Amino acid sequence: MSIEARLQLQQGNFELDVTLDLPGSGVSALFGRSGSGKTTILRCLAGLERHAGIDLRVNGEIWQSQQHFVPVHQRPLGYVFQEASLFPHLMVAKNLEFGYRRLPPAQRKVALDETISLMGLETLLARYPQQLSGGQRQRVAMARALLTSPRLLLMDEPMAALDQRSKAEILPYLERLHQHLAIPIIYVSHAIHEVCRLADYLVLLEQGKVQAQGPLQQLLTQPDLPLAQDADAASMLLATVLQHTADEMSELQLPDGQRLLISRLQLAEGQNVRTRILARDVAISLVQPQFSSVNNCLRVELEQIEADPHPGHQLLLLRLAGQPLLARLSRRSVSRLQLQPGQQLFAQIKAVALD
Ligand SMILES: Nc1ncnc2c1ncn2[C@@H]1O[C@H](COP(=O)(O)OP(=O)(O)OP(=O)(O)O)[C@@H](O)[C@H]1O
Repeated sequence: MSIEARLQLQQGNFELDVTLDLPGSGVSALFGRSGSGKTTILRCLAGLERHAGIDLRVNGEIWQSQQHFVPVHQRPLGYVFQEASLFPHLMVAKNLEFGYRRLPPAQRKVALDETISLMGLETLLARYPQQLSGGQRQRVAMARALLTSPRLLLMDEPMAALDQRSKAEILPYLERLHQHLAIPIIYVSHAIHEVCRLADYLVLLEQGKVQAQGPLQQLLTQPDLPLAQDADAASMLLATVLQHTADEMSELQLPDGQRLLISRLQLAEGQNVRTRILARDVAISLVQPQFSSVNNCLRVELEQIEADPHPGHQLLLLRLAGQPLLARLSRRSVSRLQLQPGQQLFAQIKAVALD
């Protein structure tokens, strides 16, 4: 199962020239600056661009080639835009039914009630779109897209038009979508913390070209890529909620059994969780410190020491419980501790620095 695309086209002065090989499940994020070609790629996938240079195959099925073109309305996909385009004269329930009833029952793969509950819309069904907040409107738009039983869901910065509060409100629904549905999602964003929460696979775009593509954890921490070179470089760790403590902390378990303390999360025990760690919030110690305020002291292996854009800093690529972890240290600390690839070390991470 995969999405293979070879997209070459010219739009005014802009040239798109990309080869994509995206997994057929999970969330793939297209990430890049404004004008790097993210929306143009979605338009190609949706069948809104008809050019000779487009070859597209979704899970083995040809959607577009020199000889073949599946038109927009025959592509089984859902499209969620920056601004929800709901029918203003129809209540939420009718907006949802619109997509749902278009398909004959035998072709429906997504249930109406289940989708309403997944997107938390139970209490909004009798409202009109103008009676909803921006975040609520986007949840309806997502549910409506899902109810067409798409085989591919395209999302073009679905949170871009929302304020911080609405973004925080809608993110858990997007996470639920990701966890509960098998439909592959292609998610456009230029907010890396959003990508860290949602994506499994990442495509980095720069002026119409692919700079790199691969699993999210790997691309975030690859020292020669711009994400690791950024002042806010961060790693993402996958863990499970082990327990909550009486003093308002949550204890997470990493795949190798090591534990990570974090400020209390509103998640059930046993639930999978992602945590983002800024490279500058990781300190290194040769031995396990005994008298430190830092709650987390984890066994890691040093894999690589690389240059940093700041001449006084260096980037360390570490391995923690089989996952990559980035640390930014001063050049002075690296030399004082005589750090070398292959060493077994301790990474200290303040619990309050994790989100
Ligand atoms: N119809 C068009 N005619 C000419 N140029 C176009 C057209 N549509 C888009 N472009 C140009 O193509 C380039 C890529 O645009 P695109 O919208 O794909 O970028 P993007 O990465 O999605 O940007 P943003 O994050 O701002 O939405 C831009 O330089 C844009 O000006």
